Amino acid sequence: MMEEKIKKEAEEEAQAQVDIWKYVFGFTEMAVVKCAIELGIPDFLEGQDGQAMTLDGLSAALGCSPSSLYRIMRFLTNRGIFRQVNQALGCSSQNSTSNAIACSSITYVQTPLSRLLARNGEKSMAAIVLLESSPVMLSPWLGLGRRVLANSPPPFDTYHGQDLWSYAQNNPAHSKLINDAMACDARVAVSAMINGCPQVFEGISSLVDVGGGDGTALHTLLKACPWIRGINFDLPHVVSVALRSDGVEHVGGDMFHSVPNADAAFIMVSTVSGCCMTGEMTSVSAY
Ligand SMILES: C[S@@+](CC[C@H](N)C(=O)[O-])C[C@H]1O[C@@H](n2cnc3c(N)ncnc32)[C@H](O)[C@@H]1O
Repeated sequence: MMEEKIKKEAEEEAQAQVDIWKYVFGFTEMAVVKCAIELGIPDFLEGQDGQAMTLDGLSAALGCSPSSLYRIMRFLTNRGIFRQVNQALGCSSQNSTSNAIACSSITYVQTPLSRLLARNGEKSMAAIVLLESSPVMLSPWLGLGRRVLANSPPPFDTYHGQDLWSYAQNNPAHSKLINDAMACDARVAVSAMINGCPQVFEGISSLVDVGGGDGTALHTLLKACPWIRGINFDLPHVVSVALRSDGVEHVGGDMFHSVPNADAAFIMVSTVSGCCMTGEMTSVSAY
């Protein structure tokens, strides 16, 4: 009995020594996925109509070295992001003939996971990855311990000296990152709502989307329910650059003061983790 206990403890200890590396290098998962999106790998493979692409061809198209790209692809394929369709010996940085042969025989195709990283995909999550992996969003997480100890304002506010929405108002490039990310979320969520419970939109002639971002949610909804008049309500700096589409009126304002009248209102709280970090969840539910 005692022996078994000692053996189990030793196994757990050995496993812990393996698992700890996940936390030491946890950031690499996000960094490599961000790198793949920025290089445009998912978009390039998506454009191949299902044909496998050689490592050589991909590196030439992206303008990077096969050996660096091979290492990125090895990391990603290991996680089910892209699939290597043949076995290869590898691709080192040495410029030998055998290495050239190996590089040209390695080929890749998309997977369901890598398709979500194509920027223009219907269910793309690329913009959300780019938002959450931006230094603006990531840096506040590094001060989480101080926030817990001091029970201070949300880390984002403490780090940047203002809340996320004020920061976005003052930084149009970051505001665009947010709007694009929210649009990804809206496309997927609204399509699921329309397919899963279309009856909730019957009999509604006007609907206000509170915090509707760039209007993607209403734009998607009105394609399926053209009888609805949509009001996209958001902060003035957001609606000023929102998508223009038939049947959707954009109104700028502060939801904590008033919201335009309509038959129905919906408020979608994004699951994007950064929102929790900003305390936005709390303020939205308080409303
Ligand atoms: C988490 S995003 C949600 C976007 C979209 N509804 C979705 O779920 O994909 C929150 C939205 O609320 C907006 N917002 C934040 N504070 C607001 C306020 N006081 N009044 C109106 N809109 C606000 C932001 O600009 C942002 O577009």
